[in-house]
Amino acid sequence: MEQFVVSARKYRPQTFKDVVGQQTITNTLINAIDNNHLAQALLFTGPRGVGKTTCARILARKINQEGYDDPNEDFAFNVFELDAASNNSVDDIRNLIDQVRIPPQTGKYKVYIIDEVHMLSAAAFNAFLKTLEEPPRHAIFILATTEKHKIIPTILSRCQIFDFKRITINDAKNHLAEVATSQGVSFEEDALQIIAQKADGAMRDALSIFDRVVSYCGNNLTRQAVAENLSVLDFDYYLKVTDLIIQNDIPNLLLAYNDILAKGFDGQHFVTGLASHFRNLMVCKNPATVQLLEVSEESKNLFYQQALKLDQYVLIEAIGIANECDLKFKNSQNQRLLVELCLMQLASLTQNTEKKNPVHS
Ligand SMILES: Nc1ncnc2c1ncn2[C@@H]1O[C@H](COP(=O)(O)OP(=O)(O)OP(=O)(O)O)[C@@H](O)[C@H]1O
Repeated sequence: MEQFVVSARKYRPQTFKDVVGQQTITNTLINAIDNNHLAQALLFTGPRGVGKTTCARILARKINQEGYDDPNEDFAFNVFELDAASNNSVDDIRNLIDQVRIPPQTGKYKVYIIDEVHMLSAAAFNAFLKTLEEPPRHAIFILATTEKHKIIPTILSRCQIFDFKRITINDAKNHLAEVATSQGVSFEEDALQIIAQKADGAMRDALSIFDRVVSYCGNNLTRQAVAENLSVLDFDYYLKVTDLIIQNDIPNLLLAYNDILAKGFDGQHFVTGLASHFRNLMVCKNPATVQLLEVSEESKNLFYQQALKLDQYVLIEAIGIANECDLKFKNSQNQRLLVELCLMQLASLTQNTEKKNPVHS
């Protein structure tokens, strides 16, 4: 039986071109290599799963390949990875420093990738300072961390710093689409949208969620199945609840909320999502802000249509009411009532403006 390799490993980018969403960084690195301006100590910082280790490995391979004919020679043996989370003592760093002195046997550089570098002990950091300041010519250090603020200034000032960005929902979605296609998995665009949203800026998470969902849903990812599997309140719920708000249909609103709770969703999760839904309707109101609407092309029209039914001042108040309910939720003794009240207030809000403003009636 063929062994299953998780997508995050199987699809680790092999060249800078394949790295998604970090163009500023990859371009800077490519230029630095081409112009021989690469610093010897680099610090890659940013959230988890956005390509720091991946870029460090690509860089390590690329600088060693320069001047070699065989592009497949990967010089993996010139790349040393140290996980500072589990090797954080002075002795670990001293061992490393001893190794650093010895030049590589083939290729030009030995590249040391120190992951989670913020975990090094204070003594280990200090032992490392001197080497970092005057490394041998054949050594390049790439320090990677999710927590730049924990790195002492003396280390920071010796490194060229690269701030990796969170992956946007769109970039994550497009990458997932490529991965899905290459695995023969068919999908609705909205299904990938939900996965990308859930991953919250981390590509590794997007790929692991994708694997999980495929093993649950099989090779056809529908929006509904993915939302159900990930316990995400689908935007359909919000469109429906908002329609009931517009119709001032309080009984059905209370029933809809009951249904949401009965399905096991959390009340606060619902309210937070409702506030975001109103915000999404708000950005539909102006062509300049439509680009801020992060939903799939397939569904945009549903949002536009609903936005037409709500005045922008009503939307501002609606966002305020939902947001206030969200803020009060944790401290409330009766959370269900709090959300129900919020829904009733929202319903009366559209009712009141209709009275005040007969254009809508
Ligand atoms: N920018 C990206 N483009 C394409 N794939 C990515 C990107 N970032 C992460 N990945 C995917 O996620 C996996 C893990 O990425 P990587 O190890 O580079 O993350 P990291 O930023 O070093 O995270 P951590 O801080 O948790 O170590 C990669 O193997 C790859 O499949």
